[in-house]
Amino acid sequence: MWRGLSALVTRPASAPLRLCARCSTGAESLVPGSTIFALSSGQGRCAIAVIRTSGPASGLALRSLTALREPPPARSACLRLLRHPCSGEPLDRSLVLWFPGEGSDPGAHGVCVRVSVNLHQSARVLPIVLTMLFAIQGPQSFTGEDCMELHVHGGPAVVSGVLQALGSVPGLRPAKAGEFTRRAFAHGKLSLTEVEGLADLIHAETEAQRRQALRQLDGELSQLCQGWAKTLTKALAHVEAYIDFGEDDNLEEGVLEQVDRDVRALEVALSSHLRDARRGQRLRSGANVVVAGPPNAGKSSLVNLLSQKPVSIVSPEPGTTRDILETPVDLAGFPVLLSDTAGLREGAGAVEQEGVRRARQRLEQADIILGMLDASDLASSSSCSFLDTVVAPLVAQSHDSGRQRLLLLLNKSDLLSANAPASSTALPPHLLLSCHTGAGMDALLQALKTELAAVCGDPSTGPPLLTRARHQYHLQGCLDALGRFQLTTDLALAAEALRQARRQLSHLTGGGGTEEILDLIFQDFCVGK
Ligand SMILES: Nc1nc2c(ncn2[C@@H]2O[C@H](COP(=O)(O)OP(=O)(O)OP(=O)(O)O)[C@@H](O)[C@H]2O)c(=O)[nH]1
Ligand SMILES: [K+]
Ligand SMILES: [Mg+2]
Repeated sequence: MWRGLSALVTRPASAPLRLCARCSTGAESLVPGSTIFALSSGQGRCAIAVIRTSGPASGLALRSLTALREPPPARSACLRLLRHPCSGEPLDRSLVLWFPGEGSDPGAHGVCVRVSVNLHQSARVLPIVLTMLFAIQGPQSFTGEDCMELHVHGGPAVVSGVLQALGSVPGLRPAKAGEFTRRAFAHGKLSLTEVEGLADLIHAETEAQRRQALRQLDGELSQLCQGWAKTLTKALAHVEAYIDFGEDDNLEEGVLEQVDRDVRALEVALSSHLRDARRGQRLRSGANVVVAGPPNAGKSSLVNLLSQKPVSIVSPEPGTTRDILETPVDLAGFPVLLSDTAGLREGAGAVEQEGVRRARQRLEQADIILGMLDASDLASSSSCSFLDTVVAPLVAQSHDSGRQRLLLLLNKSDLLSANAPASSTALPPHLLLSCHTGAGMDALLQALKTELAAVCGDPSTGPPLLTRARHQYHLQGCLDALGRFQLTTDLALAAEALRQARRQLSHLTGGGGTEEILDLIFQDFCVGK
């Protein structure tokens, strides 16, 4: 038996079903809650296009396009001729998939729902009956609602014809961006961090981003948070029991001491996770790699080589690059925002000096600096000045954990004569390369990979990374609250600190999230997802 409104209203077998929004009247248009539809595969001509719906009128939509009396078997594909519900015009021969809820799926459980409603009672009774029915349906689909999918031929005329036909079914409207996923979240099918993982997976451009997003979609971060929340709930229960029953009742010995140990252990775990700092975020949005050095070292030549496109002008004239030129690249599977900068030197004209100022500013934002010198020109004043003012301070900080990382590159190795190597023991560790011959490029890529793995983290191993500033914010909030947890002072205050800490964790996974945050997150999706 079809669900949606048709399951609720009995009608004589002879009475025709009126399924077109423009021509239907009465009960059919009373379908509660909206049912959304959208093209879920990419736009444009393609072999197969996937169109889907979600909501209580999904069954009605499927029946009106396929003229089926019985639903197809749940969650398995079958071939059907689709027709426009008003004109009866054939639209396409399509694969049809039906995702009903398990509670009333006759194929799976043999449950059949048929309710008779007296027409003048319907306005009052229907909402109640529908609420009861919807409570038992829809859990075995992506959104948690009744869903159906049409896999049609991907020609634009077929797609627009089917979308138009769906729009004519009562209760159906086009979906907004991210609305399918938002419904899945609302029905508890995905936590907020899983939703974020799904958004990241859709946008993932590199290997490492895909791996990280998949782990987050699999719920690793939310499972970790749930484990922490469980520890806090237990601690809170024990503290509250102590407040209620006091010391003289039959409470186990050392309960509060155990709570204290658990909370301190949790603090350590949270701090170590937060120390991961921005690694997960860098992996999500790209590490900042900045190429810097004196004029004519070959910085733009290297940027063009790494990005495999002519991003920057290369010329023998010193001071060619003025503005920052950035280009996103995939380096060894890591997402990178690569910046070319003006050659650093004093005393040039006003425009070039502005370029130098911008270059220095960009250097401060770098995660990794590719410091480049001309190997055949190490004694020049601009080379010496770069070594003194940029390289030396970075080398001095090389033991700090949050430091910027430096790879010192000596370019133009092809200009060195074999018996006069540039490598000098006075220089910090460096790589010799030639943008002209390609010598040393493999070693540079290998070194870059190591540095990128250090600043982005390896998404295949270790605990799940915090991929957004939002994660860090709530985790820090949780840690701050735990810092206020003191058993030696007032137990009521200690309990309140635990409650606040728990609230921060639940915000992280989406419990009690405000609408604005949800809007921001779901904005990342396209229509149809
Ligand atoms: N022989 C040799 N010449 C190179 C090499 N790399 C770059 N050059 C040349 O060096 C000159 C300067 O190269 P650019 O890439 O423009 O140098 P830059 O550091 O970006 O220069 P500015 O933007 O002016 O600071 C060009 O003539 C390049 O062809 C190399 O490995 N060997
Ligand atoms: K140049
Ligand atoms: Mg340049």
